[in-house]
Amino acid sequence: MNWTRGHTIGRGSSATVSAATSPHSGNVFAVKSTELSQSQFLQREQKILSTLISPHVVEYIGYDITKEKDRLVYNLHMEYVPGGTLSDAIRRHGGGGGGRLDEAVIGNYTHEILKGLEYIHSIGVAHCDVKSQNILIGESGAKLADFGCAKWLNPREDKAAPIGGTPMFMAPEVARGEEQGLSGDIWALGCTVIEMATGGGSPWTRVADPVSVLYRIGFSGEIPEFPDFLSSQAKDFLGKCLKRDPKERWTAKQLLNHTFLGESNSHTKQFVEFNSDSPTSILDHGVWNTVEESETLDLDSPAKRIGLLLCSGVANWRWDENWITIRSNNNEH
Ligand SMILES: Nc1ncnc2c1ncn2[C@@H]1O[C@H](COP(=O)(O)OP(=O)(O)OP(=O)(O)O)[C@@H](O)[C@H]1O
Repeated sequence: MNWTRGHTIGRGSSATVSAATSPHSGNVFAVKSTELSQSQFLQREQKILSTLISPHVVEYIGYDITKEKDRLVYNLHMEYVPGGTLSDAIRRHGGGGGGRLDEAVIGNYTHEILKGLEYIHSIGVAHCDVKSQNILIGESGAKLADFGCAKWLNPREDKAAPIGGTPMFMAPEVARGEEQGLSGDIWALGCTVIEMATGGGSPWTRVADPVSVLYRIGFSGEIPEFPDFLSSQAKDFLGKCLKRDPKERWTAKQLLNHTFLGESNSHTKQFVEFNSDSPTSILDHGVWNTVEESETLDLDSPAKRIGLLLCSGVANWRWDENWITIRSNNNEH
């Protein structure tokens, strides 16, 4: 399929996302690209995303390899989701620690994210990097995106699945490098609810660096603080997500029946207003905040110790805006 690359609409630690259009159909879509020689994570994402079909997951279109400025580029084609990320929505609402979303709005977004999680969990896929930056807001609601750390739970299908994700959102068993399964996504969902309820604040405060975050999550016995203003139902919901023992955490299916979401469902759906761009106007102008270029973090000795804890020889630590995303390089297959 012929297509034309438009401007950059997002940049993560591993890839650049551009708007794209097909000259024949005029369809607009999003293309996530990286140099072919460094595309093992994007190819992994393609393998998983291509198996998922749900209104609560960003839609897969296809992939190809192009030659651009003498470089071979691997491209993952997806539907273009016009409302930006949930993280953008929180910031626009007065985030950065100052604002917070109303509880009904939090309930609605949480409900949609959970529907996406219930679907992927029902077919044995763990997302492994749930956070507001990886939730896109479409016209029909929130969608799970960025399956770059995702894995199949059936080891026969995903022999070398590495431990990965964003330390600030990791569950205790993940931070200790023991296991990373479906319940890790539920812990991360709890952290995402805290993001929404604190105007983009982090689930763990008073931590200076990613290494101490991992130690605190893994070994302190603490759970993140619940924002005071939340109702008792919302706090109960958080309590079910943020159980330190993964076996005690509720599943996505159980959480969908929690009274917190029952409350939010009984009201008209409320979301944060966003400046969505129509698919045809997206190619004309830049409306997206570009995340700053990531930088590699040198491994100092505590980080190396955490690398050992993670049991996967952490080879790829990158800053992801305030937080880092970890992907180990041992997943080539
Ligand atoms: N389908 C899409 N439609 C619209 N915007 C998108 C789409 N996919 C991604 N984006 C934008 O591009 C940004 C980067 O995408 P993504 O998170 O998938 O990249 P990444 O390199 O895997 O990031 P990370 O550093 O979190 O691993 C997103 O935050 C979002 O702003």
